[in-house]
Amino acid sequence: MTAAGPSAGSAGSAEPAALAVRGLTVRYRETLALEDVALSLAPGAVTGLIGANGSGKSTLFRSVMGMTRGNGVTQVGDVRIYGRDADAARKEGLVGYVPQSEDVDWAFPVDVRDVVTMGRYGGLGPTRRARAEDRRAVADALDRVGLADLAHRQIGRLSGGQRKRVFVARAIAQGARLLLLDEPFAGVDKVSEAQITSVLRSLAAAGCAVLVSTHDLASLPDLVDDAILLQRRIIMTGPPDVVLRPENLARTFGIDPLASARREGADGGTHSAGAADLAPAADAPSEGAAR
Ligand SMILES: Nc1ncnc2c1ncn2[C@@H]1O[C@H](COP(=O)(O)OP(=O)(O)OP(=O)(O)O)[C@@H](O)[C@H]1O
Repeated sequence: MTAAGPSAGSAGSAEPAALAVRGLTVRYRETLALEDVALSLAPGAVTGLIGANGSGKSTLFRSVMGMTRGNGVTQVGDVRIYGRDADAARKEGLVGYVPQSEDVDWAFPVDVRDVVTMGRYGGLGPTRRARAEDRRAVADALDRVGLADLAHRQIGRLSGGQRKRVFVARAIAQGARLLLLDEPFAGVDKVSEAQITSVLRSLAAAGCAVLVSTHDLASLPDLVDDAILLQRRIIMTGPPDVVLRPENLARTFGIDPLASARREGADGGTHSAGAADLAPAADAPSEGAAR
């Protein structure tokens, strides 16, 4: 990474940032979802985007994907992907997106292979007829996420973890160099979680930049190289062992750290801030406060 940091894509560096966001403010009519967000991701790293429900994680992804236009949304700011204009970069297939499960119509009559083949559409031309190399890329991608045996299953008949893996495979088949994953571990069993973690690590090792949103802190240690705390604005960025300190989580999630300590005292246990604590407190920053 680093978010808003000087490393990737700064003046004088040879390689442009995989993702460079500057001054991004997004408003859904009267709701301010993102405010003056700046971040920069370097290729070859997995970055965790961490924030409570409603903190703007999905909005950030949708902005990068060009999905925030219209319907009363106003957006200002600059998004560049590997130094290119975001629209052009998406057309080139540089960006892969794994949406939240509720954003997908799982009843749609397509099977696993159809969805993964969609990752090849950019290169298929108007007939959308898959060539041998496309079929090979799709088969390879299915193999990498462990879904080769389910290639002909309708997507609605997959488990939560398998559904996520289909979209990861689509991004792999596409040859994306920047991967955006919105809550990839929500509703996912431990086996799929480990499989997804391993695939993302190997994609980063091959030079991809990976941005993963979550409010599940338990999934992070094995996965991320860097972390970004988001609460409508960027709260903090840096290595996970620093960013995920209780006092920083408290600023992001509005957790009262003393409440944890009090609970510890009361139950005699060793409770520390974790996923179970991550509901915004009553005095956490809210949309109301932003108006
Ligand atoms: N289509 C929309 N219309 C109006 N408001 C929206 C819309 N989408 C999101 N919002 C609001 O924008 C803010 C940010 O929402 P967003 O979905 O980006 O957060 P999030 O961090 O992804 O939350 P979650 O973890 O619950 O998915 C919230 O206040 C949300 O209610």
